[in-house]
Amino acid sequence: MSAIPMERPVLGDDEAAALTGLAARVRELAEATVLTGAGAAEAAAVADEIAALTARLTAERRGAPPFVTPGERRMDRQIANPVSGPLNPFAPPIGLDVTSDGVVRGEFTLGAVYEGPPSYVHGGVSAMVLDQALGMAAAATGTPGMTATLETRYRRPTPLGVPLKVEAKASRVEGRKVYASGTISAPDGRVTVEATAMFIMPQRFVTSEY
Ligand SMILES: CCCCCCCCCC(=O)SCCNC(=O)CCNC(=O)[C@H](O)C(C)(C)COP(=O)(O)OP(=O)(O)OC[C@H]1O[C@@H](n2cnc3c(N)ncnc32)[C@H](O)[C@@H]1OP(=O)(O)O
Repeated sequence: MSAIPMERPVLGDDEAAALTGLAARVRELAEATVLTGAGAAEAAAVADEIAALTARLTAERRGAPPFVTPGERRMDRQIANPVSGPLNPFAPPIGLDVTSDGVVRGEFTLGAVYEGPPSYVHGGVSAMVLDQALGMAAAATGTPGMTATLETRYRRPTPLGVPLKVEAKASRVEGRKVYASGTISAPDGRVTVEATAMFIMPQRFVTSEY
């Protein structure tokens, strides 16, 4: 039972494009916020202006993030996904492609808002990226599921501000369970994080839409 309903409004192209543009500006705002050298008075003044903008957006508030009509892949309808969703200011967002043989690949650069140890990516953020990539690889088998287990091995620090690669692939399907593995690698090609995961299509979704 969740406080966010399952039913979703479906955006048209124009609205999706406008909200994607809005999210991009908010993403810039988040980075500007963590990096600003504004003094206390300026920060307080900007906070008031942002509060006014938030009130403006909240005037027409939905009960849940919207979807778009998916293209070839049903998984692409969630445009507010926190990893890949262009509508979500929290998402980098990372474009993830699935090849015909089920390999998921994406290239991305993470900025200061994702910092864990100074100058490096937060380990939870790396896990989130891998969860999404491995989950998409699992879904590409035709058996989409929820993450039941996710094991990450942090081999070396993942640098901020440089192009990173994520790659994932499912290794086997056993009934409702799908096993997948993947990596994040740095520009020099060295793997910084490895992950393995098992996804389970919930019993309750076997007979309904995921
Ligand atoms: C389509 C687009 C895809 C996009 C990618 C999305 C990536 C992101 C995915 C996520 O982040 S999902 C959010 C994080 N995960 C969760 O919140 C999952 C919470 N857990 C559940 O909802 C359920 O526990 C779960 C769906 C995982 C399993 O529930 P079921 O009721 O279907 O399992 P059931 O109890 O029938 O057990 C089936 C089998 O799985 C095993 N099992 C269940 N949960 C397990 C677990 N957590 N770890 C290991 N094994 C598990 C269980 O022992 C049993 O094994 P056997 O077949 O050998 O008897």
